[in-house]
Amino acid sequence: MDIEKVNSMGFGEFVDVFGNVIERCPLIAAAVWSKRPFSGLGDLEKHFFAFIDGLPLSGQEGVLRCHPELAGRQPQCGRLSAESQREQSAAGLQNLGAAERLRFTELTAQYRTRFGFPFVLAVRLSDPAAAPRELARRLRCPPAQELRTALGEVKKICHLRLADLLGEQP
Ligand SMILES: NC(=O)NC1=NC(=O)NC1=O
Repeated sequence: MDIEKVNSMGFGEFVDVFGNVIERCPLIAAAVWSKRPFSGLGDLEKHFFAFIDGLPLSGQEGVLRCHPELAGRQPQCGRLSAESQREQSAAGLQNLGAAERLRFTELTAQYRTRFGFPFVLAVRLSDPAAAPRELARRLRCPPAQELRTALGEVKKICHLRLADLLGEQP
């Protein structure tokens, strides 16, 4: 899909196509539509990122809370979005050994208790084996710093999903 096609989209089509580039946050696509025309992928994602950056703390935490737990129970219950399902299965997190999965589940529970939102990692950009180490490292970060890190991962996921939709190299 080229940027001219994106710029020609009506509101409904735009939200249908881009509504999940930020996991379960179609409102962001609904707001970004008003910023058209876009000059390209970079310009389009700039508006998604600016919306997130402009949110109050409660809104930024809300964006993070819309993300499914990594390697959580959802995959078995099929509640993952198609994008998350693809990303998480491609990352191999579903293949964690029993001991690894237990440690990962314990750490994600500690993380959510400490920060009030799920651990978010752009799994397509990270080595699955490194995820537990990254989680353990970030678990020790100050809340304000971790919020910024987690939102950075949301933006990486957004970039990858936009690149997929526009048929561009991520
Ligand atoms: N909690 C998460 O990090 N979720 C995810 N990361 C991805 O890359 N895709 C997801 O669904």
